[in-house]
Amino acid sequence: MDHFTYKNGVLHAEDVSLAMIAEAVGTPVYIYSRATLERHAQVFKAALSALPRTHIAFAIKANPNLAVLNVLARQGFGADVVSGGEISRALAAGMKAQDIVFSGVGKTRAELAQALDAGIGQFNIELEEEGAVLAEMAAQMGKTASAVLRVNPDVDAGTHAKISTGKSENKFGVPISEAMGIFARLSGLPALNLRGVACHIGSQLFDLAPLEAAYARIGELVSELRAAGHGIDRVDLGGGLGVPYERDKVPPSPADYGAMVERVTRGWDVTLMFEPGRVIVGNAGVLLTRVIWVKPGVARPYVIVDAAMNDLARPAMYDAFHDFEAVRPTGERMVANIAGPVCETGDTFAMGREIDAVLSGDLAIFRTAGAYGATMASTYNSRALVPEVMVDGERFAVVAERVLPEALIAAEHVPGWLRN
Ligand SMILES: Cc1ncc(COP(=O)(O)O)c(C=O)c1O
Ligand SMILES: N[C@@H](CCCC[NH3+])C(=O)O
Repeated sequence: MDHFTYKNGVLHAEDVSLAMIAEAVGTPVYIYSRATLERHAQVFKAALSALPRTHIAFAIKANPNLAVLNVLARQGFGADVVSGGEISRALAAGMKAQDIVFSGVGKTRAELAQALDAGIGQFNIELEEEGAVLAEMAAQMGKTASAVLRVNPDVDAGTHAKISTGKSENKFGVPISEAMGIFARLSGLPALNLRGVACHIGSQLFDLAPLEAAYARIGELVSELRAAGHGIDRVDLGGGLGVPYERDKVPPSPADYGAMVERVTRGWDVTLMFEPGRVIVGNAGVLLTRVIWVKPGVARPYVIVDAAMNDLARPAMYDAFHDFEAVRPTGERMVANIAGPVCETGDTFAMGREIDAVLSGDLAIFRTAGAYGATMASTYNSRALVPEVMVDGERFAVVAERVLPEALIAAEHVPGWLRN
């Protein structure tokens, strides 16, 4: 359930008309509902309530907006981060360093130092050398790094190849077959508190079976590690739950997921860490756009909107589906292609789709755009960086400004030697 519904024939975010936001802020613009964010956070927490010890680290790559992070921090969420920039954001949003998990296959020494300095709660080590370097840096800084080893369980998550992370050929984690040896070598190092393992097999998952298979392998590994004398008190189960981009394709619910986790991890006696991203923010956001033209096409018209692949990259990158709805639907329908103004054939949101009939000047939304939307935006074609708005009941605020081409131009320099 979300809070983007029609009232008196006009699409609203909570109690605010999207037409009003378009008037005040312009288009394209991302719009988030605070109530939906809170509801999703609560549903996820409730789904894990039967588990003895848990910590939720929101994968902030899905939506790093400070206002969004602030709402989730109030729900007790920490952050799963993958860069120094994300560490800075999580801290700026009021998340505690102890509640931050640092994942990523290419953490630089500067980022490791930043994380150690901040005192972040968990490093997810992705290769042996990283663990050794982390231990050495921690010792030099007089700190102890709390860490888990990310293993690659070689499970096919059954999702889009570009967002699958748990197959042996993917770049993430250490092969599960090598985990015992790496653990033994790293756990002897001073300044490194290697206390558990992690896995994350992919995103937008629609089937719990691959997750269950991966978790079962992790469970066996935990037993083997303990039998070898290692103290294990944490297991990080990653994120990945899918969301319904298409109304009739419904993923497993957080409750189904929680029940599976409870069954598989029974008796593990560890703190379970979770890194959900999309499932928390996906349906809490829409991208509001205005139709520029309805351009006649060969088989059907092109609805050309003022949002483009630089604002919402998912359709161009993964052939992703985002529902398109008019803000003031007339009840008429049309079959059309939907495309943006960018000079790429791939700047197409849909081909031959039945949609609400729209005319030039009409407002419409792309749904389920709260995850991997604004954060993946660029300024390609010298377009403005898309702004973000948060709605809370009857009020709304711009939570990320539109960055205009003029500001981007001002940040560039033509060297003196090119001027004469
Ligand atoms: C390590 C890690 N954790 C968590 C996530 C969040 O995934 P999702 O948004 O699918 O829940 C990702 C992205 O897939 C990730 O790479
Ligand atoms: N950007 C991807 C998800 C990436 C997941 C990163 N671990 C998407 O929009 O679906």
